[in-house]
Formats: sequence, structure tokens, C-alpha cells
Amino acid sequence: MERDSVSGMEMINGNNSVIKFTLEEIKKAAKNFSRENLIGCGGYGSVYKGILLDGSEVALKRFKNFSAAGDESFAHEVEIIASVRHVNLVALRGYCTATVNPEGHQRIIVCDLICNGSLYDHLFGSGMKKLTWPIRQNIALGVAPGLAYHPWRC
Ligand SMILES: Nc1ncnc2c1ncn2[C@@H]1O[C@H](COP(=O)(O)OP(=O)(O)OP(=O)(O)O)[C@@H](O)[C@H]1O
Repeated sequence: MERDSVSGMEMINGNNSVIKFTLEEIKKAAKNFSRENLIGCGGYGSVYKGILLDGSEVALKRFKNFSAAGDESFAHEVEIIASVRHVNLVALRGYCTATVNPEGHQRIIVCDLICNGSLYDHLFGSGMKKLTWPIRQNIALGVAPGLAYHPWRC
């Protein structure tokens, strides 16, 4: 484990593919967290589409807890996602932590972007093409190995 110079939290060292991004890089990628880049909201914050300098598209999950007290849950989420490597699961690209005024602590997770919307959108959203039963079965067969995967089980 390596100690993060900004937040003081412990981060994964052995995983060289996990990049620590600067806030400037993240803001540039997400057009300064513009509304047009917003793709979803979850329990911990908002998710933005971003384009990195190398042209790759990513999802940027920005935690809404800007207080210093949120470091523990952020570090926990980063560690969990970093340990998960499965073809059917979203991969962690990196993370960003920074303290800026007046917002406070910024915590962002950078993941592969999944295009074409969520499964929920496809099943219940309006305007989506109805999924046929063979396609639904295929999706279920893809989801199942992702759900069954456990990074600590050999
Ligand atoms: N990697 C991604 N690619 C594309 N869209 C994503 C990605 N991750 C999240 N989203 C979108 O953002 C929304 C919110 O995701 P997020 O992971 O923040 O919340 P959640 O799944 O509801 O769970 P949590 O309780 O962890 O916040 C999703 O429903 C999805 O529409």
C-alpha cells in the first residue's frame, strides 16, 4: 500500500494499471462537470461521461460528500473496484482526490464507459426497442458470471 499525498488515505500500490489523475485532467475530460456530460446519479454521487487525453471514453463517478470524513468509504470503493477484473464487470481506470476551495474534498472514480445505457433503461425505459426473450436470456447469461465472480476466490 502507498499513502496518497493528498488525502492521506492508503491506496493500492501493486496495481500499476490504476492511475491517479489530477483534478485538472478530470475537469478537462468532463468539460468541467457540465450538465451535457451527466449520465446518471447514484447513492454516492453523480456520474459524468469523460474523454481522456488519449481519446478514450470513461465514466467519472464524482462523490457528493465533499467533507474530509468521506475518505474511508471512498478508499474502500476504490480498493474493491481495483481488485475486480472480469470481462463482464466494469474495470477501474483510476481515481482522483483533491482539496479545493470552496467545494472541499473532491473524490472521483474513473471507470470504463459502458455505452448504450443501463439494463434498467432497456427493460423499463420509454423509447427503447423491446428486448426479445432470446436477447433477455443472453443478457442474463452474461450477467450471471459477473454476479458469481468473487475476486478473492480462486
Ligand atoms: N461505467 C459506467 N458507464 C456508463 N454509465 C454508468 C457507469 N457507471 C454508472 N453509470 C450510470 O450512472 C448511474 C449511477 O451509477 P452509480 O454507480 O453511481 O450508482 P448506483 O449503481 O445506483 O449505485 P451506488 O449505490 O454505488 O451509488 C447508473 O445507473 C448508470 O446509468
